[in-house]
Amino acid sequence: MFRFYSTMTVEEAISHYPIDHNEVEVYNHLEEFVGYLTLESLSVAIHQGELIRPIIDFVLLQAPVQSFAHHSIPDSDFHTFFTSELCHIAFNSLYDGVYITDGSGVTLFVNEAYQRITGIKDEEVIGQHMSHLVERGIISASASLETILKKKPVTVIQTIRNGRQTIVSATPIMSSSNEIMYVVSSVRDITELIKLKHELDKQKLMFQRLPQTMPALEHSSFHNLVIGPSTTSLFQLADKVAKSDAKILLQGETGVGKSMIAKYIHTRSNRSNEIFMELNCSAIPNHLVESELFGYEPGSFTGALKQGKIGILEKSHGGTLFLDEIGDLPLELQVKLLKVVEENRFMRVGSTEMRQVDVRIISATHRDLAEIVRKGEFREDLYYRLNIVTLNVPPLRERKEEIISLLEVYLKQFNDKYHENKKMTPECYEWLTNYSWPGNIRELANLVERLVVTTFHDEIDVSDLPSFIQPVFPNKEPVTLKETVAQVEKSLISKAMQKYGTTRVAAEALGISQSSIVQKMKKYQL
Ligand SMILES: Nc1ncnc2c1ncn2[C@@H]1O[C@H](COP(=O)(O)OP(=O)(O)OP(=O)(O)O)[C@@H](O)[C@H]1O
Repeated sequence: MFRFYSTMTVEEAISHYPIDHNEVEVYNHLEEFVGYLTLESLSVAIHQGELIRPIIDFVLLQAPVQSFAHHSIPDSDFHTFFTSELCHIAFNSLYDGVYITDGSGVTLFVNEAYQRITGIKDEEVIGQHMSHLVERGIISASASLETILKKKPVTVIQTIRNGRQTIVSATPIMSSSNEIMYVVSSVRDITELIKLKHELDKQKLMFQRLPQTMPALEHSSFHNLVIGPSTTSLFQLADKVAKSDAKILLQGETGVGKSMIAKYIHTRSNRSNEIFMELNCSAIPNHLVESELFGYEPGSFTGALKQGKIGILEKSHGGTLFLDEIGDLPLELQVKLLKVVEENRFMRVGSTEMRQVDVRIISATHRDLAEIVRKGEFREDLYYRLNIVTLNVPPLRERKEEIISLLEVYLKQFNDKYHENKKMTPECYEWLTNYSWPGNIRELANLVERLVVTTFHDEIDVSDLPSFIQPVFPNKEPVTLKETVAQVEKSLISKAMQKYGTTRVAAEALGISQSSIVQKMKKYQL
């Protein structure tokens, strides 16, 4: 049995509400049952703007009675009423949408508010069966059909094809022989409230960006730094170890911010007024790494500069040297680096003279260094020397709470750069928050730049995103067979389109017609 806890906020309840439930049982922290939360009471809370109030304030003590008043009005009077101009004038004067179907689910009437909220014109739906509207992706679910099926009032959250979200409450009107004659639904737009929820989330994140315990950052390049709940302790530790000269190893996937953290540590260390140098061990050919790192004497090898060259290690004297992709450092150089790490001494290529340097080394790798040591590709002694403190930088998919802030930061940065004023729709934020970001923050920054320069309109929407951005919505697991089938269908079509590129070939591979794949892509907004 699905249950909520009384301390949950309204906004949390909205995102977890099971769409096929009329009410959900609510329990307190002692696991005692306290009442029921219904979609109707949630709808009231939403409309009062009470998104962060605990749901206990909206709990009903008794389960709502799923019946409706029986009446003694002759059936023919209903027909006269629903087809009368008076009825249409009355419904058109309402602010909320009204949708009326007959007892089989065929649309009879929609009021003006419904057309305004959904962008669906009456001529598109009148005479249409509700199941066709769901099949064609015009609406995501039908409260009227559920009502006809269950013979009782039903409330559902519905997504309209224009992306707006509504709460629809449908009530059946019964004939004297207890058959459903009509279903009357009220339709409320909750898109604005969901937007409000996103705004709230964003504001909460802004507060979380810099933990209280962390002193203000002096360095200008960090004004865009986003720190969320999953990285707070990482930055706190970085802060603490920055003051010592301890060797630090940063581990994490590509693009997660290892270089950024190395610079952060430098700016917060006692060496902050000295130089910060960076060498990417995988970016230069093996035979050049040594001369780049240690420098060389005049004429020490073919192609060398006549006057010799100072290596990056010497240039870093007094400051910090960041060795990126340390796992790719050739074995023969590892012993030389060990000398630097242990004794602060090294020799230029082509020289026999030992030189002294004072450098703090921070290294980083996206590989599992312990595993490379086990394979014998990395010296164990060097591994332990470089790895006094390990900082594991989590991938972006494990830092979902930071994604909205990062999108905002980069949107602002690229808006400024390209003199644009682009914004993102809440759906787009939601979509990107649920994407897995294999390239992490670098991928996110690239995507935002690309969207800012390639979109023609000011509001970036889901339809502007490249097709490979496929989110996984954790709380939207299919609940019925129909939804499960739809999800599998959507995923297969999406994969086939990515693989084959055209609807013709993708349809062929899936064994369906081209028109069918086009229709389904429209339905699933692919
Ligand atoms: N916490 C953060 N807040 C905002 N931007 C960030 C943050 N961390 C990283 N970035 C940005 O993400 C991009 C990638 O970061 P960075 O180059 O530090 O990653 P990396 O882990 O060193 O990648 P690689 O392993 O490929 O070298 C950079 O543009 C950086 O400015």
